[in-house]
Amino acid sequence: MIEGLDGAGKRTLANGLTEALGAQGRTVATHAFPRYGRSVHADLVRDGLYGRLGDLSDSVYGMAVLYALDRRGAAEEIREDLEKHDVVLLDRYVASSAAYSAARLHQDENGEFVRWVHELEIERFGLPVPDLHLLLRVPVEVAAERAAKREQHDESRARDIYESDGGLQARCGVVYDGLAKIGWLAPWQVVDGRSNVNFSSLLESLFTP
Ligand SMILES: Nc1ncnc2c1ncn2[C@@H]1O[C@H](COP(=O)(O)OP(=O)(O)O)[C@@H](O)[C@H]1O
Ligand SMILES: Cc1cn([C@H]2C[C@H](O)[C@@H](COP(=O)(O)OP(=O)(O)O)O2)c(=O)[nH]c1=O
Repeated sequence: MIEGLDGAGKRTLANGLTEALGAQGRTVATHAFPRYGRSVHADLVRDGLYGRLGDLSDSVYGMAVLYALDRRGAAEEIREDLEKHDVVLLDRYVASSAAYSAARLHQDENGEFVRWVHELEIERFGLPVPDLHLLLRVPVEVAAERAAKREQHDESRARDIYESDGGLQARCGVVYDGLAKIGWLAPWQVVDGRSNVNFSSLLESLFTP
């Protein structure tokens, strides 16, 4: 699983790892969440129903349920990909909900929300548990700068309301660090995303016990 702030370089890392794994002869499947255009959340926006959600979109738990349903909808495909491919890369997964929503609620990695998300998505929905989280770590300002730059090139990745909130991103970065420290849900490896990531040496470090 690849986790990190908006603009940290998750998609770039997923592409780089896919290429490096391919060069080693391994097959890779990738999923990115939220699934724009395929998720409950995105469909509500597309169908103009988002504004009518009122209380739900104001509710951190309400939004978290939508993100969780999106992942549940993809769970079968992920399981099939785990059978068919050597590696399955997920660009954001359950930990994104833990980090962003806890940050929205001003809670930390040991708070009530993080426990709730585990209960809902892992225990109740039975979503596949990741083998490893890669936390792509960059300072908040760098992530914001990259996300803004990307937005100029790719309108489909225009930033949403959450991304433009610098305070939230900063708190989210702190929760991510906390989740990594306690090894929430699965082991975490921190990747320094400030400069170019060397994908092949990263892979080597992942596959060497
Ligand atoms: N390690 C890096 N160093 C410098 N720029 C990067 C790095 N990784 C990504 N970028 C650039 O930053 C922007 C955001 O990267 P992206 O992979 O789309 O981030 P995310 O998926 O985390 O939101 C892109 O323009 C990308 O080219
Ligand atoms: C998957 C997921 C994303 N999010 C948030 C994080 C991001 O601010 C936003 C969109 O994520 P993302 O699609 O990764 O943004 P981008 O591709 O533009 O970088 O949704 C959650 O709050 N919970 C979740 O479960």
